[in-house]
Amino acid sequence: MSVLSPPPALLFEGVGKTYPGQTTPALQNFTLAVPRGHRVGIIGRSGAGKSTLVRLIGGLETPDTGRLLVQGQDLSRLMPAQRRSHQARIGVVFQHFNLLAQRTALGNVTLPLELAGVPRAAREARARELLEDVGLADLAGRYPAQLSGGQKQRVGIARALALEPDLLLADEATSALDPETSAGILALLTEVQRSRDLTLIVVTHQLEVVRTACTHVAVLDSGRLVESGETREVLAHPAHPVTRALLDAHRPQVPLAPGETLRRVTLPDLGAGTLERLAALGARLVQAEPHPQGVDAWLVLPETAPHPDLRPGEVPFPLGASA
Ligand SMILES: Nc1ncnc2c1ncn2[C@@H]1O[C@H](COP(=O)(O)OP(=O)(O)OP(=O)(O)O)[C@@H](O)[C@H]1O
Repeated sequence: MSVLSPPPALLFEGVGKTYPGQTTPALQNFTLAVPRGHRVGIIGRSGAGKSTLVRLIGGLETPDTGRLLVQGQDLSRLMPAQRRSHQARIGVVFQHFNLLAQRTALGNVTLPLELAGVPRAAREARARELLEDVGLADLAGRYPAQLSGGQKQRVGIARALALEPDLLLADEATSALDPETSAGILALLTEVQRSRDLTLIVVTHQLEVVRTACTHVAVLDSGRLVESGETREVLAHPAHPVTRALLDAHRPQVPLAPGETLRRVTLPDLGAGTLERLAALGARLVQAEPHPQGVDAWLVLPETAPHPDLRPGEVPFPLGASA
């Protein structure tokens, strides 16, 4: 790294953590750099150590060994007041929203601003802007009980953005939502990350969440980092058995004829043009779900067919043509 390059948003250096009374570490020699402006998924099965990572990032736990640098700062070495101001640079979106039932959507979003001493008029104006950004301008006066799960999570995202964090940590933020609502929330998180140039960390046990929202992925198992890299690369060529198991868990059970293969792809849509091009390839659509860039689909197709994928900013899947 050059002396002029900014420090990574997060840097775990050989971090180990064992809870009191336990013999097995929750995290072991965990090393990972999260560059600023990336969208990184941290995925693992139950007990892999994800919550422990979240607690470390949030400053609720400190490493037993190694160190964790947030924007280049070792939080465990800061005085409490400095640590708190650093922690305010991290916005957290929770699985169960953690909204205060007795406060309206607006009241929930103003809360961090209130605690930071922002005057009433300024905090209300800011909270209204944030609610508008997450698509809830009309629902500012509703209480959490009057909102759907997706709407509650939008309030949670607005609240997490209130103090203009550099880093947004989404902790199983869509696990309590149905697939369609979940896709909307992931699209919002992606949009927020891009428009505000944040670093987004998505902690999840769901591979689809990583595939949909993250540029990079780190796979955690038994407290260890077992694989990491660009999401597309890791998912296309998973090297570790845990990654392969996570991928296989989503494969639809369909019989394959000799010479056929099952592929997960992102299609622009399921319109007549797309279906015609799939048919021209000899591809059969076996499962489809909404995706921020179109449709997430499982196809059965000849092993020799070109990869019918769509990447943002690239020419949509070159099917049927000479490619
Ligand atoms: N407060 C605690 N005291 C003792 N052991 C703990 C504590 N919290 C977690 N552990 C242990 O640490 C290991 C990692 O747990 P962690 O909660 O970080 O995993 P996880 O990946 O978040 O799992 P899940 O997806 O089930 O929440 C597990 O073996 C767990 O039993």
